[in-house]
Amino acid sequence: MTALLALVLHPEIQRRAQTEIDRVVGRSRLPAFGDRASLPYVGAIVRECLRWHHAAPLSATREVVEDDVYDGMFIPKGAHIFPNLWAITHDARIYADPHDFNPERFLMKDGTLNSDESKTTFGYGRRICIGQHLADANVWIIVANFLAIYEISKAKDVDGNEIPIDASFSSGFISHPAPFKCSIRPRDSEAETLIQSLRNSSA
Ligand code: HEM
Repeated sequence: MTALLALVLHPEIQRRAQTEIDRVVGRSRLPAFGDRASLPYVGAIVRECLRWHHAAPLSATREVVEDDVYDGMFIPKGAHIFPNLWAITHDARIYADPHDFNPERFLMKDGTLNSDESKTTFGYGRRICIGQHLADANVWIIVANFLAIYEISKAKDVDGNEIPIDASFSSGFISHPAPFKCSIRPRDSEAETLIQSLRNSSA
């Protein structure tokens, strides 16, 4: 949902990713995991989605096992600590203009991916998310396949005016974008042909 929200707000990012997919994958099949290394811009979009908005912004609580002092603050044994993952990936010293959705921050000058794999979103230490690889692969394949065949844009009202999107998120332990109206259509006739052939082959 976060990826769809980011893409509808940034049509230019959609176009650039689609150009990359068309060049690497072509128009007669969907992207597969074997294409992942050759699609750095799509990879950068996925990393930026995981950075820009966390599904679990405050991670999972830890209980302090002994009295401790951190940065001048006394933390008593038994206190519950929330690791603020959201603050880490919105630190402007590390991510310039952190509230902007900008996949470029994960790319080197030559267009390849940098070493920041955006893993903070999965927590850290011994209790890091056990599903991180499954989650990362799922988000990648969904975003890559979606971009290959669909275009997402703002929905229009009965007068043909675009319906604005209020990019807000639910609060709580798990967070996701608030519902928003959008239009999802096949990109063009080639995309329609591919969708049809996929339908026929699965029938
Ligand atoms: C984008 C999707 C996901 C995000 C952002 C996410 C994030 C997190 C975070 C922040 C934690 C707490 C880590 C910590 O305490 O340091 C966590 C724990 C966990 N996650 Fe995920 N997760 C995702 C998907 C999944 C999936 C797909 C699975 C299972 C297939 C999964 C299973 C778990 C489990 C079992 C834990 C508890 C691990 C433990 O306490 O030892 N997660 N996740």
